[in-house]
Amino acid sequence: MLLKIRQLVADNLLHATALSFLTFFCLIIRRRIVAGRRNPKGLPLPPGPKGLPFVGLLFDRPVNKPWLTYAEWSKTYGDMIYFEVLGQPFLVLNSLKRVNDLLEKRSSNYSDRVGMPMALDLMDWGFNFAFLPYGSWWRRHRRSFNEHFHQNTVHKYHPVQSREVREFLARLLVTPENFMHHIRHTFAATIMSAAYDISVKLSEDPYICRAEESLAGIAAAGIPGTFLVDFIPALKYVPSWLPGASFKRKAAYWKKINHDLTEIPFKHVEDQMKAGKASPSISAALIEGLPPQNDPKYKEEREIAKDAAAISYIAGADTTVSSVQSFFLAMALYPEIQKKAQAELDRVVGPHRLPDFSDRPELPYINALVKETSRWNLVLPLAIGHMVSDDDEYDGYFIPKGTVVYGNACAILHDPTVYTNPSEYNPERYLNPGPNVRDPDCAAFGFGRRICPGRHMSDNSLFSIIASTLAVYDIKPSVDAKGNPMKPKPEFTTGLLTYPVPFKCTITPRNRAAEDLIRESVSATHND
Ligand code: HEM
Repeated sequence: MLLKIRQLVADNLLHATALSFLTFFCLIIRRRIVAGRRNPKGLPLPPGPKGLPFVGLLFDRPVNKPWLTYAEWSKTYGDMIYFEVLGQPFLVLNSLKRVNDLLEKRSSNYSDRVGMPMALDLMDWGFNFAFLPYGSWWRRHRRSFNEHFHQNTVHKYHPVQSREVREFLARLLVTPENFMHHIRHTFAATIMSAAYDISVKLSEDPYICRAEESLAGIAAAGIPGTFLVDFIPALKYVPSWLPGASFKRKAAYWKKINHDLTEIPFKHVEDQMKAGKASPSISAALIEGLPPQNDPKYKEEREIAKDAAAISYIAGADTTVSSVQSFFLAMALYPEIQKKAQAELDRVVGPHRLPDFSDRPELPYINALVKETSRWNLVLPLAIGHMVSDDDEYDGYFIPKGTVVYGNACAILHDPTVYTNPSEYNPERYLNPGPNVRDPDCAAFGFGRRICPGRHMSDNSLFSIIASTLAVYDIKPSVDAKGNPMKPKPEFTTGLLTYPVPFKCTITPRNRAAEDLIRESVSATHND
């Protein structure tokens, strides 16, 4: 009997899958016919590889560091490349001109996001407005977030940023070999403190573990198409007990994590406020701005506030961590640059204190290091795809509604005609700039209406950790058993977010006075 039931389910599943694929191919054909009707002038699509009928580039789409292949394709197709995968149109923009023309100047049409039934509908990732469709719900989230992260307000976080950097310097004294972990902890602690005034534990902290688990979920589901339900949204209605519906069970698990991630720390602040014990934090300010509980808008406004606080960790921690890890790698590889940066710090700040934000205008070399760190390894080399809301005509080409557009930040910021020897880490390119050299901010943080709203906070974090670390530490390649330096390789991972491949380096205080300064600075923070 059991066998018969199993056989029946398996047969039905086979039929359902076959039917799904058939429906899917019909949809592709229908989409083509409709797109043809919407293009009465018969304009061509932008140039690009054609791939196979129906499936397009399904089997030839670059998956390992695709931004490099897309940049390479420019030699054949130009700086704007169109292709399709299973009927989904993609457009890659490999130059600043194209990005400015479409993602900036036409941003009202180029700011949507691709539908992600798995991540958004099933896993409840909508709390992260980076993935929300362009519209009023996204706008309300972004506005609420911006109030706490715009350029003129991020100075509020200087004290917590300085404090956590001093803790970081002190941890490096004890376990310098764990620098990768210390970097990660520093940003987790900074953001949790700014967002909720919560102090996190050095390891196994429940808030951080939950956030890491949530990020693991989006790493799995964040690339649209990883799950079949992203292509066939109707699958989201299949019951989760059905064989083959494991994606529903996974989604339910992550949905719970996301609920706890946003709700638990926010509720903690609400409770602290009710007890009159809350200290200032982003959440506390957001809660104070909420309408009264009996107001019909209260529920929605509370949800937006809760999401805005949670996203600062989710969007902010990993990205800045990647940049700081790249900085340590660069220092181990470029000792001359490190020496020049330290000479500037010695001249401007001197040996008796750590650098502060007020020193920043007097530290052009350090500021150039911050810029070059953002450019050298792009944290999000293709940013996040922007989706076109309505059919468009551009430069004689037809761009269909629903096209996912990638600004290729890597192609733009590693263009050898603009940045000489682009794979070299060279901050001096900004100090004596040639006619072309551009600030990496033009592409490193995305584009148009979706540009990263956390970039000012991140810039401050980078400055603080770079300046303070170089003031008191030397970063060198580690040595082998015979004492020979083992230069790490400048290698980076692939994915939506990229990191340096784990590497080793030796981190030692520059001298006895620097060591004393680290201890004094951290004990001064504890006494504050
Ligand atoms: C090195 C650090 C960072 C880099 C390289 C970075 C880069 C980016 C990029 C490329 C995007 C996509 C933009 C687009 O779609 O065109 C983005 C979006 C976003 N970033 Fe960042 N980011 C960083 C740090 C942060 C921090 C510290 C926060 C928060 C405190 C943050 C919050 C966000 C949010 C909320 C979005 C979504 C914006 C939207 O869709 O409207 N980021 N970031």
